[in-house]
Amino acid sequence: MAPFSLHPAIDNGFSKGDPSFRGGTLRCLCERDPVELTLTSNVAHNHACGCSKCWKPDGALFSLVAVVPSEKLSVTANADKLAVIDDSATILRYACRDCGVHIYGRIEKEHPFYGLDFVHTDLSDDKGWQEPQFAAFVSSIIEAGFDPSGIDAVRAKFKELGLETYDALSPPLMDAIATWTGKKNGKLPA
Ligand SMILES: N[C@@H](CCC(=O)N[C@@H](CSCO)C(=O)NCC(=O)O)C(=O)O
Ligand SMILES: [Zn+2]
Ligand SMILES: [Zn+2]
Repeated sequence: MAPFSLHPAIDNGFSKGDPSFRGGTLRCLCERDPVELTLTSNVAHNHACGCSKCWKPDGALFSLVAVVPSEKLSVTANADKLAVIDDSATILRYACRDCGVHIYGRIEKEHPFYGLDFVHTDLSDDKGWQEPQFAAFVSSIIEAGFDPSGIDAVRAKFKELGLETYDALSPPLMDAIATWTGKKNGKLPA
């Protein structure tokens, strides 16, 4: 198996976040005039995501992505550099036109995760962000060209790091989505 990088922030292990951490600043990768995002809370559900849509650093197979309530997030510099990369996606990803980094993703339609924005804490120098909790959409890296014969090694590496692997989201998040859907279609009490 050729060497691979899951993500530079986790390849060599990672430390736990600080439960009392109250947010910080994220920046795109532009050396001049970076887009700056300020969060006034820690993130939740931080995870490695192998889907083809989430932003990944160069050479990484996975993104590190987490959510934060929309009202805790503001773009505090160079917002004029942002554009939505795909307006047909559920998550509208606001990317920097110059460096391509997705600074945040927002859901603007009826959806179980409405009100939560998606962010990448690896774009921050601050310490204390919640550490990754699991790996999602692992099989999806194959869609992006990863050799399927190497996927067991990818799963084994996550296990070694203490992260459970899933091919969708984690069971609690899938249950939250199903609960929302069951209430919406009247099969569960509202
Ligand atoms: N195999 C597909 C999966 C894409 C997918 O469903 N991604 C999820 C997770 S993104 C963060 O966890 C999702 O919710 N997507 C909605 C969206 O991206 O708008 C692939 O790899 O593309
Ligand atoms: Zn940029
Ligand atoms: Zn994703």
